Amino acid sequence: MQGIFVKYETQLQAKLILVILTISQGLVICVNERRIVLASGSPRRRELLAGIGLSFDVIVSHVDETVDEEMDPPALVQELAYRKAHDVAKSLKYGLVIGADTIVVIDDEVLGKPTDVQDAIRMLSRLQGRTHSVYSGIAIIDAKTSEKRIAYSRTDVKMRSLSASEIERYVSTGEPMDKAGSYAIQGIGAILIDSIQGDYFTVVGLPLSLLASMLSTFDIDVLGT
Ligand SMILES: Cc1cn([C@H]2C[C@H](O)[C@@H](COP(=O)(O)OP(=O)(O)OP(=O)(O)O)O2)c(=O)[nH]c1=O
Repeated sequence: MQGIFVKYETQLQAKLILVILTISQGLVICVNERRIVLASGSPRRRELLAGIGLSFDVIVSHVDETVDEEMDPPALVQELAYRKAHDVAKSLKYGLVIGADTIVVIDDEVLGKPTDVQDAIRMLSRLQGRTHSVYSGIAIIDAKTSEKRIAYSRTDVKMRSLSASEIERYVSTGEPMDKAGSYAIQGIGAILIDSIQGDYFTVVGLPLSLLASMLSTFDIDVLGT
């Protein structure tokens, strides 16, 4: 009689362990599905995303950034943000993948990152004393369902007048070399800027308020629940 009871108790324990295992497996899948992946090699984007308290992994995308020259700035930044997110999403089973792209535009000329020191000097000589626009595109792709959201933000930036010597000295800091338009508003480049109209984070490379509203459509609330 006691033997039968022990056997029954062992069976119950086994069932309980099975239920716990199934639930925890489900939780692991849920966590994976909510995993956020930043498809970017930009240290600025990493800092900005970490700054709003999100946990995420970084997987750098490697995409061809050649685009049709006829493309307008909003289409261009959205296309490149999508390519970056898609390049990473296609290698994952789960997770929300974020891609972003930033360009500077003046007189319909698109300024990306400078190719060398001379190019940086050329860009800053164009921008100084005038107002230009910075466009940042964001793409979020759910790697499991392929569901996607793509959007962009624009900020107008007025740069103060700069002498040739100031431009050369700024370029010689090295800061412009990996930045669209050859300056960093968040760095030494801050002293070149008179004023901005629009979202500051769009200029740095990741419009956070836009990103949060896009994430909310995937049921991710940055403020927590
Ligand atoms: C205008 C401006 C741009 N930038 C940066 C943001 C971006 O990192 C960069 C534009 O280049 P992007 O091609 O948008 O991004 P990236 O090559 O740095 O990174 P990835 O493609 O892997 O995501 O310029 C600043 O940091 N400050 C500024 O004021």
